Amino acid sequence: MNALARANPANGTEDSSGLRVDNITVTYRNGQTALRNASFAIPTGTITALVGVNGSGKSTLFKSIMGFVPLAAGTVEIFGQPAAYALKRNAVAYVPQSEDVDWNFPVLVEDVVMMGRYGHMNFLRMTRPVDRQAVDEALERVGMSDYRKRQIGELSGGQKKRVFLARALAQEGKIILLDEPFTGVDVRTEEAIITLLQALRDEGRVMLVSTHNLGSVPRFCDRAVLINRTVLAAGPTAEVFTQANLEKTFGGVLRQFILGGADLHDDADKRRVTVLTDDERPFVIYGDGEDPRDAAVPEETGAEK
Ligand SMILES: Nc1ncnc2c1ncn2[C@@H]1O[C@H](COP(=O)(O)OP(=O)(O)OP(=O)(O)O)[C@@H](O)[C@H]1O
Repeated sequence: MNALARANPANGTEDSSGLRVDNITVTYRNGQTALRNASFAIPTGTITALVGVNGSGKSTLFKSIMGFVPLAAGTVEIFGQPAAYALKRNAVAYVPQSEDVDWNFPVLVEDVVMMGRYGHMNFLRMTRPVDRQAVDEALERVGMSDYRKRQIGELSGGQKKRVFLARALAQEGKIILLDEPFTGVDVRTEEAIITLLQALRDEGRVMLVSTHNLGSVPRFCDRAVLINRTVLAAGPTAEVFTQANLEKTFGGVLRQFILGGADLHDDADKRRVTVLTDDERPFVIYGDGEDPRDAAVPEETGAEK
């Protein structure tokens, strides 16, 4: 049983629910309902992709979990308790989108990471050895120790992401919400972030990662939540991250390329390759040659839908 799993006294079974969003509706003050009746649950020790078009409510969902926006209906539970309980204990950490941060603010890397400790300090914010140690360990873990005295604004996009990830680690977040962590980072940094997320998963934490990087989702996410103003599908990646669900989620925004026949092979191989992409790394589906569509490679071959 992983460290954060809980015994459920009601039925005597292990209750591994890390995050439970139940039927939430969020209406902004201008009357815009950004989320309606959204529900899903994520067990501990998992990485979950949050996937949807721009404006589908991903950031609103994060804000709902963080308690930044009032819920018109529904509840959010963390480790079987109302979210407020976990929030008060700093168990939820948020890694923001780069655009949401003012990079001109003059602050050192180590100070950004120390912000993760604020919730653990008293109101005078006196740093204790335990806080400094948490900052050192977090910087080490993301490979940014050498940059600790640099201004945050001087770092590359990928380095900035790692610093904010370090802040979440210093906070000792058990639920880590990551808003577009791969936007603007190179492949090596993406790999480093994924490796770190996998290690955090193995410690029993819950990661919810919004991403447009469809191709990476099946590679490192155990689960996926597909949203468009509500939850369209949620569950294990293999069951949920299907062509049909992605088409439903992205509608006309998703570009689809189907390659087969002479465009793909110079032999009689009937199999086709379908590539789905919104704007970043595409999701590639290999046909098995059994689908009748694999045999005929019609006019749509190589076409963009
Ligand atoms: N503070 C706000 N006041 C009013 N409406 C808002 C507010 N924030 C977001 N919205 C609206 O709510 C809807 C969902 O926005 P949200 O930012 O949650 O989407 P998103 O999926 O995170 O988008 P993106 O992928 O572009 O970041 C949008 O129509 C947006 O215009």
